[in-house]
Amino acid sequence: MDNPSGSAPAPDAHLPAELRTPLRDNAFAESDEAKITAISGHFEAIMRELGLDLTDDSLAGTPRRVAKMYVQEWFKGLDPKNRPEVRMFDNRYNYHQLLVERDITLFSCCEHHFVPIIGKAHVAYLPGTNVVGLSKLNRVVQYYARRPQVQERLTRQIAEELKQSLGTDDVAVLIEADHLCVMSRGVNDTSSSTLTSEYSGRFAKDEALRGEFLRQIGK
Ligand SMILES: Nc1nc2c(ncn2[C@@H]2O[C@H](COP(=O)(O)OP(=O)(O)OP(=O)(O)O)[C@@H](O)[C@H]2O)c(=O)[nH]1
Ligand SMILES: [Zn+2]
Repeated sequence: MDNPSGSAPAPDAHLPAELRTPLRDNAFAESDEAKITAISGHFEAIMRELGLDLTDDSLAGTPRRVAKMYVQEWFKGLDPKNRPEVRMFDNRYNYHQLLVERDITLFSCCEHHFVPIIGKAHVAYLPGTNVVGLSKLNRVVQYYARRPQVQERLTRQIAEELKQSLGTDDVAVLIEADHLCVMSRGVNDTSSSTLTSEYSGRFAKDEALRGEFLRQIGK
């Protein structure tokens, strides 16, 4: 582990190196409040540079509002203290068929332009001796989505976390999302969307199982 002090969990230490979100050293040594104060000052400078009058009633609170939104909402998935705990339960129902959690609301942020990525995630697994509380699947998606992201890494981070937490390789993840950086600027294409998927364990080997998953999510 990369956390010799033992004081706080090292971000993404449980993920393979290529799947870790790039973070500077000691990224979470300071409190959320200290981060909000610092970001607020930086955002105020951006607004001032754009020519805005920070004494205006409507604009005066914006730097702190944006800073709070970044730290407490949009990017809360960067901080390992917010990693969801995924508890498993005994599979006393003996349910061993496909379990699909589909249409999970996905709100993320493009790490190249810092504008929203909005879409849906669909995840599935084959239960073994244990099953997971359904909402934990949504929470895992949200934790990794609430970071500056690229969709490919997000997809693989979710799959890797599910494999580890659920104790099985039999996991599928499919994300369909709209990127505001593609829709609202640059190429200005409002009709295209991006699909990414990761299949492991039996999903990688069994085409019929993948087909069943895709049918169940309406693809
Ligand atoms: N692979 C991948 N690319 C992304 C994602 N989100 C945004 N991008 C792309 O990142 C690229 C950044 O390219 P640049 O040429 O450096 O940026 P740019 O000049 O703003 O590019 P344009 O968007 O084409 O105007 C763009 O092609 C984006 O569409 C993502 O999740 N995955
Ligand atoms: Zn972008």
